[in-house]
This record gives sequence, C-alpha cells and structure tokens, in this order.
Amino acid sequence: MSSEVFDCIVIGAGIQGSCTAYQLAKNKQKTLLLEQFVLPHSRGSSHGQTRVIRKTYEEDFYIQMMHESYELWAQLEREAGVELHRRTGLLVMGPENGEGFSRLKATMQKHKIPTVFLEKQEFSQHIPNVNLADGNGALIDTFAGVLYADRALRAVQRLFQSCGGVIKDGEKVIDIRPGVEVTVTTGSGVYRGRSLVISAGPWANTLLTHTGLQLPLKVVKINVCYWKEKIPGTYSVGQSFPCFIEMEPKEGEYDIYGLPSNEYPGLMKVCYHMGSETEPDERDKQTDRGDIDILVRYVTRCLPGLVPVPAVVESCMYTVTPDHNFVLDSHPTYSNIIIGAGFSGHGFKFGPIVGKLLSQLAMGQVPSYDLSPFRIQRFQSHARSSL
Ligand SMILES: Cc1cc2nc3c(=O)[nH]c(=O)nc-3n(C[C@H](O)[C@H](O)[C@H](O)COP(=O)(O)OP(=O)(O)OC[C@H]3O[C@@H](n4cnc5c(N)ncnc54)[C@H](O)[C@@H]3O)c2cc1C
Ligand SMILES: O=C(O)[C@@H]1CCCC=N1
Repeated sequence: MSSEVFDCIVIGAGIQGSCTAYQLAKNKQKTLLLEQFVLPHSRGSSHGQTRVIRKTYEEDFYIQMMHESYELWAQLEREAGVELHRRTGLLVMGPENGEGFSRLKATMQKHKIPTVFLEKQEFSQHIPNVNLADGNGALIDTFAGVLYADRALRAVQRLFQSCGGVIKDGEKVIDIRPGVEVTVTTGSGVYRGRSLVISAGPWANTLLTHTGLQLPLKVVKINVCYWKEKIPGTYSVGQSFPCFIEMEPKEGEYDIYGLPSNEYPGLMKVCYHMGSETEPDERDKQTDRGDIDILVRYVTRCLPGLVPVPAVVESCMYTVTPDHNFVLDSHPTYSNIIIGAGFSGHGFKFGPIVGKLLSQLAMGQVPSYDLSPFRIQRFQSHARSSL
C-alpha cells in the first residue's frame, strides 16, 4: 500500500463520478478517480452520443437545480473549448386534463420557464409529422435541447486531469474498508482517502455491500432504439425538429421520448422510459423486447414519417429508485462516505450540479441545495443496514 493519502477517492467514472472528481480537483482536493473498465466504455449509463437537457420538471427542486446546471454546462463548454449542447426545444405531449401534464404546466408557469402552449388546431403547423393523440395537450420548453454525452464525459475527465486529478481505469474496486481514512482495494492496488464518493451507477449496491448498506435500487436494461426516417431529414436537428416526451402514452405505460436525428444521419432515437430488470454484469442476457413492442405501436400511431421497425438497437442501463428521485447523501454510519446513486434514467443533465453537491458533501461543507428529496432516510422501510 502506498503511503500517499488522497483527500478523496471517487469510485466510478460515469458522468456523476467524473463531474464530482472535477469539482474536487478544482477545489484543490487531491483526488483519485477509479473506474473498473478501460475508458471510454459502453457498459454503464453514461455512454452514447446524446441526452436530453431540460428544465421541464413537475418538481420545484429539479427546476431550481437545472437553472444552475445549465450555467455549469455553459461554463464547462468554455473551460473545455468544445460544444457540449445544442438547443432544439422540447415538445411535451400528455393527457390535457391528467395530473402529470397539469402539474407540469403549472410548474413551468410558476418558474417562468419560456414555454409555448400549443392548441390542437395549431399543433400540426408547428410540429408536422407527429400525430397528437385525442385528449392530449402539448407544450414546448424552448430552452431545452441535446447534450453531447460522450463528448461531455471526455471533456470533464480531461478537465479533471488538467487540474492534477488522477484517473486509474481498468481498476475494479473489490473492497472498501471504512474508517477515518477509507481503504479502497482494486484488482491492482490499495488506496487510502480521507473521504470516499461512491458513484458506481448500476453497481452501487455491489459496492455498498462492503459498507453494510443496501438501497432499494432496481437496475433495468434500456433498449436504445433508432428508427429510420422514410424521407431522410424529416425529424432532424437541421429541420429544427425538437426533442419530445410523450407522457403516459397509454394508461399504465411509462413515458416515451425521442431526440431528433443527428448522430446517425437518417435515424431518430425514440425510447421507452423503462426496461426489464437485469444484473449489471449480465445486461446482454436480458433479451426482453416488451418495450420495443410498445415503441413499434407508438411509432406507427404517432410518428408516421418513421419506419416502424427499429433500425439500430443499443443498450444502456437505468438505476431506478422507488420514487425516481436521486440519492445524494452521506452514508448513514460513515459520514466520510458519500453516495450518489439511483439517477433513475434522468440524471445526465444534472451532472455538473450533482458533481458540485457530492463534492460539497465530501469536503464536509453544507450543500448548496436542500437535499431532503434525495436523502437515504426516505427509504426507511426499504434501506437495509446490516450494521
Ligand atoms: C438510454 C438512456 C437514456 C438516457 N437519457 C437521459 C436523458 O435524456 N437525459 C438525462 O438527463 N439523463 C438521461 N439518462 C440517464 C443518465 O444517462 C444517467 O442518469 C447517468 O448517466 C448516470 O450516471 P452515473 O455516473 O451515475 O452512472 P454510470 O455512467 O453507470 O457510471 C458508473 C461508473 O462506475 C463504474 N463502476 C461500477 N462499479 C465499479 C467498481 N467496483 N470499481 C470501479 N468502477 C466501478 C462503472 O463501470 C461506471 O463507469 C439516460 C440513461 C440511459 C441509459
Ligand atoms: O431525462 C430526460 O430528459 C430523458 C427524457 C425523458 C425520460 C428520461 N430521460
């Protein structure tokens, strides 16, 4: 074991761990970022070319955090000297009188988020090639857009290293010993840190086992589907086609969302916001296509300009909490172990602000937002502590 002691060790170089490590290094903390796979990789939750960024949330706390997250993304773009974001707008469609859509409308108005409310009659003028279901309302968050995910992840990791941060990839953490100095063992080394951040995405519970804690997290495999435009360009960024979310497309179904064709010319990404449960290391053995069946029916019904058979299917994972809110908290027993987990399929856009909050916790500072929606304690009846 080296005599070197890090101020902080971060486990997991996905977007949350990388942003946290960068914030720590910027704050002059000697930081080690450990990643089990050789970077870049496509086995977790942060890979792929694009993600939606939006302020369109029903909850005040997410909107407040997104105000700052947008600023931090812009700052990262300046620091890295690369474009990480493209404004496209986000179309949200949902049952006009349904609880979710009504609450969303009200929150958008309350926070004065620039929003266009579309009447049924004017919908097809503004959004050609999309069929708005009977009884559905529509709004556009005009500031929303696309984040270039792979590019962003690389940029943050580079910035971290340029502040003196150390990345060790291809090093799987196999043991954690809590203490005033936390001892972390990988396949090839033993490291000590005054604090530890666990941001291991789908593997969060595997690592937390070493600390006697289990969280109620469900890991699901997402089939990331791309659909061919019948006429190339119909749903493209070039034609100003927005991202979209269809809330509750059918009773009991999860949201469906899409991003304009961009990364693969002529192909539009349209996905189901849920998948089937999987072990993170067994992702490719999960072959359920129930989500794809739902998408085929949706594309046929609502996106007539797409061929209703996915042309490309890639894989990614969500780590879902019971209330779909994140976990941003200190370990209930070891205050120098910080946990960022359960991003429930919507965490990428929050990366820079999550990084700031987890770094504040790791440095023993008071976090700059009220973290009560994200506390482990909310799972009281679920969280199992064997301590
Ligand atoms: C298909 C899909 C679409 C999405 N769309 C959006 C969107 O439009 N907008 C949005 O905001 N969010 C979106 N998300 C969610 C977002 O991408 C995730 O919330 C986010 O990437 C989670 O990041 P993470 O760092 O927590 O996890 P990960 O990216 O999984 O990172 C965890 C890392 O920890 C490493 N690790 C685990 N165990 C160990 C170990 N023992 N030792 C060392 N390293 C370890 C893993 O290898 C991994 O690299 C989407 C997610 C998916 C899958
Ligand atoms: O987080 C997002 O914005 C996307 C789109 C809606 C469903 C999940 N991810």
